[in-house]
Amino acid sequence: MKIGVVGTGYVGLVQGIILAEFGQQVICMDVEKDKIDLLNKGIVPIYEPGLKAIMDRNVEAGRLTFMTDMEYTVQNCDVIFIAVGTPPKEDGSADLTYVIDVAKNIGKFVNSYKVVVNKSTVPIGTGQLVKETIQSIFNVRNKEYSFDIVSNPEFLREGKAVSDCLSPDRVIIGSESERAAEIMKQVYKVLYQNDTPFVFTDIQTAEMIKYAANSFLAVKISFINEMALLAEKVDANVQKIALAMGMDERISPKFLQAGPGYGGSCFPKDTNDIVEIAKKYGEELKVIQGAIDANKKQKLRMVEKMMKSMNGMKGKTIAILGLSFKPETDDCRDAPSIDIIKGLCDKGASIKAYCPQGMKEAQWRLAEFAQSITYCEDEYEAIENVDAAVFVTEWHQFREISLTKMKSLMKDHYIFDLRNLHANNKVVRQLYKYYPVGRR
Ligand SMILES: NC(=O)c1ccc[n+]([C@@H]2O[C@H](COP(=O)([O-])OP(=O)(O)OC[C@H]3O[C@@H](n4cnc5c(N)ncnc54)[C@H](O)[C@@H]3O)[C@@H](O)[C@H]2O)c1
Ligand SMILES: O=c1ccn([C@@H]2O[C@H](COP(=O)(O)OP(=O)(O)O[C@H]3O[C@H](CO)[C@@H](O)[C@H](O)[C@H]3O)[C@@H](O)[C@H]2O)c(=O)[nH]1
Repeated sequence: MKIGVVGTGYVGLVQGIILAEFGQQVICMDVEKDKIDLLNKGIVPIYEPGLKAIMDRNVEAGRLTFMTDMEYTVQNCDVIFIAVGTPPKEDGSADLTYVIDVAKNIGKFVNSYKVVVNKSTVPIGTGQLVKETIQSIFNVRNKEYSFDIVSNPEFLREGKAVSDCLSPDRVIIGSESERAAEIMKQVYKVLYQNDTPFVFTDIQTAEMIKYAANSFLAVKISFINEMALLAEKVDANVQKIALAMGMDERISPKFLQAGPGYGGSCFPKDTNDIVEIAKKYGEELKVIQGAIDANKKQKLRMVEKMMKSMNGMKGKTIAILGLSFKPETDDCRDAPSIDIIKGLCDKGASIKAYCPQGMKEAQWRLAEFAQSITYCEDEYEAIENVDAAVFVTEWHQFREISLTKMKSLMKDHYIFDLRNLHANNKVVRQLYKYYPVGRR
């Protein structure tokens, strides 16, 4: 069996490499020639720990190839994964342009039975839309081929993508045909034969599972962030609250870390999208809408807190440590750092920024504020002569930072620790005007 993965972005690339690691013959295809050229030179265009070694050994073993040729990919593969982007439109709903483009190309080039697997996160009903799109091209071609649609949403986390794909919590297979479900068991035979739980269902349920899971996690984070806001007012400790709540197995301790609000390419996009989907059916998703609103407020609160504690921002220089939306990734899509920096610049601050991986992307996302931002070589250069240091992303090296060296380098001594990295360290309170999240 040969597998084609169309769209070699984050998900497509990791998925293609891991399927090859599972012993499958895989073609990773993308319209971006530069990306494919890099991959063919052995360069991984995303930062994802552990991925390169697996890629290299599978390319060497002849199981993994990269190309821009859609016709070849469709005609030579039995299973075609769609893993293109579904970015948000202005109104928050998902833009399906890329998915539909791929469906049209599949319809154009198909020459035998295919299983078309949707891996992108798509609105409920998109499987049907992809099916109709392929069918409409057959009508134009005046040809008929049999094919099946499968929804197989992806749950990997950036920074942990390799382990998430090698041992997922579950694999969701939404299909309307036994034949396609059997082929998917073959695609994932390594996982199917070990203890990984598989959920077989219809296409629309599979599509909705993805939104439900992401929205639930976003709600959980917004919930604990609201507890953090209240804890600050009543002098309680949100970390102890989360610890105690998490001891109840029904709640679990995961996704209960208070912080500057959730970001990334998925939670903001998918929560907005499911709210828009529900509106189309005349339903209002109040809990998810509440989480979205609370998340916006959380990011603003971080800036307000700094403004209040430091008596305004005019003429102040602030070090921002961590630009990517979380550690172990270079991804800055919807990162809290971006909103926080924009908020601080608007209030008159100058910024010195450093991130182990996110600098390049942050620079173009913050291009309009370029005059107010200096990008630094490391965390110590970033804090030199600043009034305040803000820990925005919990990179390991920021946990290990020397607080005494920091003190000697900074001009004034405010620390805003948006991830509570140093909150249990007594020294930090002796040396600094220290502001953690949701606790003293
Ligand atoms: N990034 C994540 O952590 C993650 C996790 C789970 C699910 N998802 C979902 O997976 C999907 C893909 O996300 P991503 O982050 O990998 O996107 P991405 O933007 O990183 O990559 C998408 C890729 O698709 C390519 N592409 C676009 N149109 C194409 C076409 N017609 N033919 C071939 N290639 C084409 C682009 O060139 C790009 O390389 C989205 O729906 C996303 O919501 C993402
Ligand atoms: O306790 C927590 C956990 C996470 N976050 C924030 O939540 C965001 C998302 O984090 P995470 O879920 O680790 O990253 P993603 O890579 O965006 O992964 C999410 O989105 C993916 C895309 O849909 C899904 O596949 C994953 O299952 C889902 O976890 C980040 O800004 C984190 O800082 C918190 O603030 N507190």
